[in-house]
Amino acid sequence: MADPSALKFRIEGMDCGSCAAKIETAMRRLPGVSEVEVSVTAASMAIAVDEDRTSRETIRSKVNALGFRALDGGEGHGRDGHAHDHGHDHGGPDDRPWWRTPKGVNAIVSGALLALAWGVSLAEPHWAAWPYAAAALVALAPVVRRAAAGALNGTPFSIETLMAVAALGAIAIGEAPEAAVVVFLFAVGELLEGVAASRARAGVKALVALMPNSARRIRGEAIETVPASDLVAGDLVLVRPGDRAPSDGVVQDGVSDMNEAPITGESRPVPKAPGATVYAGSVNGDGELRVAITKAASDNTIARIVAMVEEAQATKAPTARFIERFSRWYTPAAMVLALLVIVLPPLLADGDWRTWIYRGLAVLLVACPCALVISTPAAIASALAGGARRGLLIKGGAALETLGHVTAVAFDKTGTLTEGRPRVVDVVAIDGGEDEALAKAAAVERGSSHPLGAAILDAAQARGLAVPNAFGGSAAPGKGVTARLMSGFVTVGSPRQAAEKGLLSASAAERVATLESEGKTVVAVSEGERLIGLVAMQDTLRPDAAAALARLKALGLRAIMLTGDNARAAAAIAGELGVEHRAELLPDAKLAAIAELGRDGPVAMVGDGVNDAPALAAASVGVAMGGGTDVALETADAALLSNRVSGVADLVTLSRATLSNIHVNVALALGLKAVFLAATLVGWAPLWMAILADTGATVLVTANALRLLRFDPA
Ligand SMILES: Nc1ncnc2c1ncn2[C@@H]1O[C@H](COP(=O)(O)OP(=O)(O)OP(=O)(O)O)[C@@H](O)[C@H]1O
Ligand SMILES: [Zn+2]
Repeated sequence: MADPSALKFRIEGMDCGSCAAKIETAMRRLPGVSEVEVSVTAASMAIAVDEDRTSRETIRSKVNALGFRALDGGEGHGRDGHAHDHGHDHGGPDDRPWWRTPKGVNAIVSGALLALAWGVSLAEPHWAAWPYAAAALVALAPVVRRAAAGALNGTPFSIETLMAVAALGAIAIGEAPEAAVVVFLFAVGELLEGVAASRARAGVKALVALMPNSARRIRGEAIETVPASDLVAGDLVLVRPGDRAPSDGVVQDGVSDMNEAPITGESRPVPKAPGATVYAGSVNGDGELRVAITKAASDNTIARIVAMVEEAQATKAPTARFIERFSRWYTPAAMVLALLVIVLPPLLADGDWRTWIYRGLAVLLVACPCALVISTPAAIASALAGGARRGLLIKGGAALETLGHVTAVAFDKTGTLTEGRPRVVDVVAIDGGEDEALAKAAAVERGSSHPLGAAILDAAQARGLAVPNAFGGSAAPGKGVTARLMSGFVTVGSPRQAAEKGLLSASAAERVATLESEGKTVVAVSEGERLIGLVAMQDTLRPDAAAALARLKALGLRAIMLTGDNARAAAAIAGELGVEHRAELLPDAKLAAIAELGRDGPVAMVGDGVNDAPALAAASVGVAMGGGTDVALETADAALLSNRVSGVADLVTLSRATLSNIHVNVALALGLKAVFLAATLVGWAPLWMAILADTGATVLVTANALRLLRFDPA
């Protein structure tokens, strides 16, 4: 037996969650299918299937039989497949004008038939019932076909079944005009639902629309205009003032400012000089730039962001799963209720059969779960897309829900609350010269990826020191690094480590204390058993850190800084920021601190995603900060593409707004149903109003969810 492979399809024509459930049920009944996930909001299906037992063709035709359209969405989860899709999306079948979609045609045909029947009934009042019945039956045909297909594939209780039974029942009891109106309104409602759902989907794609179609490629002396999709890594392009960068690249020549809002959501221009990274879609300011392309169009940061958001939209949030399970018994229960409404009053209370059949049919119409089922995914899809537009990347509904519930936010210090680029500010010679201490420290740090190491190397270079060779370097996380030099073993590490080894004299310890209380990070440089010097470094706080922490507190959250740095420097920095803190934490202690915070409720951990991946993973939700670096995007549950601490508050605000949007949606859906159910039972709501209760609620709920696309967290 061949390995089951994951296939991806694009599914057109879904407008509510019960549609997704119907497809999933049908797919699970096919031989060789082990897993299916259908997402209405992403209009996609991922299916793990043994292709020897069920072919792609069979899958496609099954989906089509249910009244949808399955298009090949490329294999697996490859990024190339995704990005490739986008390039060709414009003018694709989903972008047809509404009157040319199957749902549009349905609505127009049933409207025209209804008008025709009305005309006939005016001319020939005695005949009125027949044209209406004919109109209703013709317009009902596609609905019945879908109901039958659903029933044959494991979903006997679908919205189409409810509709078909109600309309046929109405014709049978002589309410043909009402039946025709109901079928027409159903068609209109489905059309509107489809329009609303595709607007939610278009939210992220708008980002890709910002990509320029053409580029000015430099070939020797000549400059030629080529399609942006033809660019390959290594090409050189000219980006003139006002142009959008056609692809990711590195500035070779020229100085300018670029607006990176499409990628980071940050509209303040970012200065660019040779060596700077340029993102596809960002807008050039006043200078002319020559940019060496580093990525093909399909690999651009923005294409990857869009692919991630779409993947996130395709995964279901816990609430959505719960509601889907709920709706599986909701529809049959509604049918039982309708049956009771029809039979009980006439049998027990001498009610009139015709009246109660009519009311029972109305109950059927009220009972469609569409609005309820779409309430959560529509809100989450809009929020994910709206967030991406502001540089807030959230990797799924589950992370979004957790962010809305967090009670505490823990911050890593270096690279998160600070810029992460410490500079050497003091070198103190203890035994030997300043330059000797710095050069030896630099030798040990050469292989290190720690920001402190980079600072020491920079300082040694700035002083023009000859850095000796080092061998067999090894790092103790949270403590320091050691390597062997020609002169002996040299260790660069925290003064605490040096003190524990008894290398710190009283006067040296005093020096350390003074430097640290100025907010500096001090490392001790020792050779063998001898302390040779101290190096003090200072990092700059991110300009918006203090304001962002204040915003989090105003949101009622506990904010706390976790750092491996020394207690005095940490206290000085925390004091400046006005934030609670824990210092001198070894990596394990950071995890323990997060676990402890987690006892009071979900906790978010914000880090730069580079050396704090375990801490990000240990938190209920990990937030990476770090403009578009791969590591940050891959490791965390959410990422801030702009390097602004206030992005964390934006994330929380957006998530909370999403949760309350969902609550409003659920209340709206259930509330409208309850009101109309009551009105139906006492005979106040005619059939056509009952159908409006469902489609109207679906449209309202979707429209409400779409507001999150334009959400402004500030
Ligand atoms: N490569 C290194 N060179 C010198 N000292 C180091 C090195 N790595 C760790 N240390 C010492 O260990 C301490 C803690 O390091 P750790 O990496 O845990 O914290 P950090 O990343 O600098 O700060 P934060 O926890 O706020 O991000 C540092 O302050 C320093 O004294
Ligand atoms: Zn529906």
